[in-house]
Amino acid sequence: MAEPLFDRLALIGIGLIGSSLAQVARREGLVGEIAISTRSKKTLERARELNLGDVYTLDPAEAVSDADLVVLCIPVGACDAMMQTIAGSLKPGAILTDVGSVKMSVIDQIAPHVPDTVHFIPGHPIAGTEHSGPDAGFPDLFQNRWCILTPDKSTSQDAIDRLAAFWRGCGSDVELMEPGRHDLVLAITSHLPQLISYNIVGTADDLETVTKSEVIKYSAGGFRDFTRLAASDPTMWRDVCLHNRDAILEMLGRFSEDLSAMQRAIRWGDAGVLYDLFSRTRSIRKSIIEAGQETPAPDFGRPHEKTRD
Ligand SMILES: NC(=O)c1ccc[n+]([C@@H]2O[C@H](COP(=O)([O-])OP(=O)(O)OC[C@H]3O[C@@H](n4cnc5c(N)ncnc54)[C@H](O)[C@@H]3O)[C@@H](O)[C@H]2O)c1
Ligand SMILES: O=C(O)C(=O)C[C@]1(C(=O)O)C=C[C@@H](O)C=C1
Repeated sequence: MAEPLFDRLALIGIGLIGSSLAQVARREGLVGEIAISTRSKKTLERARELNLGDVYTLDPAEAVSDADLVVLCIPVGACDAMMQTIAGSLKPGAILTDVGSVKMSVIDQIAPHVPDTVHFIPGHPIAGTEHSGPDAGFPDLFQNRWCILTPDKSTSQDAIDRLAAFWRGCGSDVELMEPGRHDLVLAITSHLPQLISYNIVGTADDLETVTKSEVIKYSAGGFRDFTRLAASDPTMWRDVCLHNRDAILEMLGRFSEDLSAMQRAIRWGDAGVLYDLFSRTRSIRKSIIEAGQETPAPDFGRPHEKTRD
């Protein structure tokens, strides 16, 4: 096995993402030693039972004190408070990164605390599931997924290269992006779908004319897919909404307008509008599959699918 990229990795927070990182980093020999810190004793004990690390502590400052790579794997709203606790203990020369689903707010919370001797490189693996906690992690989570890094112009190229090598070692493709752009792009590709899911499942739950047991009994593929996303961690998504407010509101505004247009087309029986939209969106799905971002359904692309009209 090749030399580890970092002698000591500190994982602050050990839920789905922290646990997955611990497992892949160890399996691939990316780091020498893993220090884990959690807020609660129960989670720390579970991480120990799962043998996710080498050193376990309830004190995040202790976990980072000798680490060459520090990864914050906590909700995006918790970064400022965490930095107040760990900033003074970061090792000179260390790389500090995060995995948060939002970048501008995380940078605003973290950057003011970062000592000059530490390289801060914000990050976001575009990989996840609806599950949370240390038991939810698995080492292949990041395989063939993008990891977006959003360093600023003054960041050391060597530090960026080292962090990118770490993520490639985890199986990801790495892309650099400006943080504001990241937040706008993810608002439509990730945050809006999540909010639509919460909303549709909430609406179904509130229906008075259809019983809950009917919703559960007859929930076919479409609704079922929404319930998967809607089962995601409430704290994580509450924080995403509060910390990517402007971009999410912008996308929700556009979405509401387009939904009204669809409502109008249905009301007035405008078959052309409906057919054109559904054809356009079908070709987007096809492009995603062709780009290798999604596993095709078993019958996708069969002749009858292509020729049906
Ligand atoms: N779940 C996903 O699909 C996914 C994907 C990519 C990135 N992310 C991002 O990764 C981060 C972690 O998400 P996760 O899915 O691993 O969550 P998780 O709920 O599985 O784990 C979160 C961890 O943070 C700790 N924590 C919670 N609140 C805290 C606080 N106030 N202070 C300190 N520690 C706290 C928890 O104890 C736990 O160890 C989030 O910022 C999220 O936006 C999540
Ligand atoms: O559970 C899922 O499939 C997800 O939605 C994961 C997903 C995504 O939107 O792709 C959700 C939020 C994260 O920031 C990254 C990944």
